[in-house]
Amino acid sequence: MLMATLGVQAVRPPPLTSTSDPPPLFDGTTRLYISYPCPYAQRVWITRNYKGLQDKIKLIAIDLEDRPAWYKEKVYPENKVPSLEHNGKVLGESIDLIKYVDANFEGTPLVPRDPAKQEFGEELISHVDTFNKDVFTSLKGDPVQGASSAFDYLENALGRFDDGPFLLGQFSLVDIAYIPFVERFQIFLSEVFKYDITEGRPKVATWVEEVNKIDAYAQTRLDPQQIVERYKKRYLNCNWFLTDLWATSFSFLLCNLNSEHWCCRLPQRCRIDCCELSFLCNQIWVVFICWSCRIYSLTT
Ligand SMILES: N[C@@H](CCC(=O)N[C@@H](CS)C(=O)NCC(=O)O)C(=O)O
Repeated sequence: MLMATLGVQAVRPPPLTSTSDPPPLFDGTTRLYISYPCPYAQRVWITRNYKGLQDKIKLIAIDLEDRPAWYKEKVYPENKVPSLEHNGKVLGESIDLIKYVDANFEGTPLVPRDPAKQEFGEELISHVDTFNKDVFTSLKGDPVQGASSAFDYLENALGRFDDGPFLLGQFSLVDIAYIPFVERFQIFLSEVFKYDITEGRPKVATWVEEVNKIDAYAQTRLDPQQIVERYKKRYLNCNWFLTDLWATSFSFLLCNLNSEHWCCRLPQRCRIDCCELSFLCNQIWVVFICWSCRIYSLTT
């Protein structure tokens, strides 16, 4: 069961869709274009909140599934989020943007003064895409095996400075670069694969706990159920199940012959929780149900 840990949220403006008018562009207002489920956009959103720039940087949410045409045409030709409209220009790329917002706006600095911390911070930031890629790739295979080294990397990194629970001791842009992804991985891996990324990693456990106490971040968190649904659709693709019914039946027979549970023959991604097979109507109908994906298939 997913716990509702979102806390009190600031009112979120409704996402703009293909039928929404554009805001009065380049009128001197600084605007941050995001999509609520986007982890890249979340980085800049957290930075803006943490520095207390809610009145200086206006949040504009876009519905990426029903994107307004003017966004690509008039705002950001890359047609991605996040982007920042500031001083008559539109800038993109989340890592560049968090650095830009930190350097060009008031509020608590998010880069430490200590050169050793700055250097390690750059090293961690340059690793974040690899970290994400490793975990995302593992979701298509065996995440417990595949993602472990990525989270071990984080545990080791958290041991570098001992003057606080964050990656550079104090909360910084580096935590902001990682947390939106770790949030999603933690929820999905725990809910679907029963894999707790904090088990045996006490520093990661404390880090996640401490980041969650930061309101600027808590305000941006996604509904855990939404994360699970989105990632299930993307990573637990059961299309094979519908098209490959005969192969599945064959595995079922093989498993029976070998006295194994039938689902042990299924690909890892569809073995989670429990796959159930039932015979109905005197074995005329066979129902295959993959509980993890809530997809079922009926055959005679
Ligand atoms: N490298 C970019 C990635 C941004 C990105 O991929 N955003 C996604 C949403 S999470 C997007 O806008 N996708 C729309 C598309 O690709 O059409 C960054 O760090 O800002």
